[in-house]
Amino acid sequence: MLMYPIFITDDPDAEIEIKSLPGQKRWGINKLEGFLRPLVEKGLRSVILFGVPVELEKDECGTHADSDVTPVVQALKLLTKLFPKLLLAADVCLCEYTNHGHCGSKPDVFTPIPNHANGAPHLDPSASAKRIGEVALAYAKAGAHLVAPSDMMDGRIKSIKTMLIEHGYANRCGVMSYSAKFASGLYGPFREAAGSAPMAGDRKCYQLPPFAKGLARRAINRDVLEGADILMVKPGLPYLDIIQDCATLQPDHPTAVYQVSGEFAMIHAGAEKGVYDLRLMAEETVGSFLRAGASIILTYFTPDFLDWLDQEPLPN
Ligand SMILES: NCc1[nH]cc(CCC(=O)O)c1CC(=O)O
Ligand SMILES: [Zn+2]
Ligand SMILES: [Zn+2]
Repeated sequence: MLMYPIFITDDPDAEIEIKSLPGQKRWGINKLEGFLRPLVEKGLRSVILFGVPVELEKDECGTHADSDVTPVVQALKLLTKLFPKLLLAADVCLCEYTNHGHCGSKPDVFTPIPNHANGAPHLDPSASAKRIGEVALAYAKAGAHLVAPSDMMDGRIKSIKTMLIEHGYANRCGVMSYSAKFASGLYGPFREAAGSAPMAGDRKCYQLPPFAKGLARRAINRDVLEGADILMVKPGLPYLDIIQDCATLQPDHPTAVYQVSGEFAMIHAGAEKGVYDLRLMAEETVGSFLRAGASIILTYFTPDFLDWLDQEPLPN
């Protein structure tokens, strides 16, 4: 049930530490086998890939999200061959590939919109959903078993599912939707790792407001109607009620939870300060997701769990 998020960059020989995410790195394609083989031998079953283009040019519509030279497409092709039993998920978003750093197309970030918070961008929902659908199809063609749209544009699940069906990938690639993704303060280390912070404005226009329980429940149900196969709640710890809601609203769909970069960094920081033991707190938080009803957990602690699960339980 553990899925490991990994960052893949466009320098093939890169192995670059991410300061804000202890132990995590940006990997080049040539380093992936050496990095993943020992983990697969220890029992790693699934990964989710994030692309980090550094050299590739960013543009308005995120051309390199699905170009042949983009690191995620190359990594999917390679990992399919290297590890035929590893489940490959691919995050689908535009923010890593666009020059404006937003998750959709055509943001009008510089025009203030009446009645919007300062700097809220206005994105074109249908252009965005279409573009996201193209990117998802490219990842399915490259070998993704699951595509995971994290952009939060309206209509994207339907667009992706339609693309997959029309091109014959309906029963080869599933859709794991970031259904209840909140505009959280916990994404900072990820945005550093992926180089995906918005150039102007913020993501409040398309991610859910942290207090919006009803909107989250509606988004979960809407994604099911649009064809999602797995539903995700993100972040984890501050949203345990939403995990429980998701699991009870849609008992026939697996509920996934993303223990995000800020949660991981926070647990590490507290452990370094001597507030608690790292392993105990990792186990307690992941245990709370299971208790709330999740059955799939995306966590940067996955490699640690591969060791911890073989060790004696800790006293506490
Ligand atoms: N759409 C991009 C994306 N996909 C996953 C995360 C966050 C993951 C993490 O913090 O670990 C983000 C960042 C964001 O929305 O700003
Ligand atoms: Zn994004
Ligand atoms: Zn808006």
